[in-house]
Amino acid sequence: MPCDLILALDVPDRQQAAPILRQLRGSLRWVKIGLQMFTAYGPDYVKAVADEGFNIFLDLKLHDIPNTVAKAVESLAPLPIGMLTIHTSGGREMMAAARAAQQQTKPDLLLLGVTVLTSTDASGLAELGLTISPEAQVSRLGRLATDAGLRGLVCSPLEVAMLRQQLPADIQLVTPGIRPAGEAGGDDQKRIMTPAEAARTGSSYIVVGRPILKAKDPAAAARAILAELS
Ligand SMILES: O=C(O)c1cc(=O)[nH]c(=O)n1[C@@H]1O[C@H](COP(=O)(O)O)[C@@H](O)[C@H]1O
Repeated sequence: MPCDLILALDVPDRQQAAPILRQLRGSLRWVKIGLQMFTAYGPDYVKAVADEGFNIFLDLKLHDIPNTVAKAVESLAPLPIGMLTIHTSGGREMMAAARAAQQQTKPDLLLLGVTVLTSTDASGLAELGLTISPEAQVSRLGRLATDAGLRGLVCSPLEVAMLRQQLPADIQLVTPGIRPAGEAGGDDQKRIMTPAEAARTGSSYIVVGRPILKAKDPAAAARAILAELS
């Protein structure tokens, strides 16, 4: 199964993003715009990056009552985005409302349900009162999300093999928590794998930010990961 790279464009300003995007035109297909850049620049920046020829994953991790999330999906529909995140922990009704809004307003948008954040481990779940392993919680949220109609999930690559066994084959699995082999530590990421391992286990897409952005030559680091995936 092919696995593609999504660059998480988590930088402080568009001046820092510009040379990286310029150098990756034609080789990188997907760019993730998340809270940092969307909060700073809003919808116009989404349009600007799409105009440069990239597919956009808008990562807003929506989490609210069903009506509010559904209306936010409707408001985002005119934007040139291919993927959008909502939190599965918002529950079945919220996900179903978001899915209905997406189907009505933007049928080709892949709505992704974020399961257990890759920065969370078993002790983090326990602090929230969830005495369950991350794998079991991802399994539960994954089923709930697909029952509610979602066709894509965000999880760590450690849960991909399990989810591939339990979910329909066409479900897209997007995995952050990627750290190239030999890199010391995972920053705040707890459930991690290398790009090649994540691809081998069945990720549809891997999401990589700091390992590329903090490299001396970010474009070369991104190209190296793309080569590893192919
Ligand atoms: O939804 C996401 O993209 C996401 C979910 C998750 O569980 N973990 C996670 O790290 N992410 C995002 O993936 C990116 C990972 O960045 P790096 O850790 O720098 O590679 C960040 O933009 C996060 O917001």
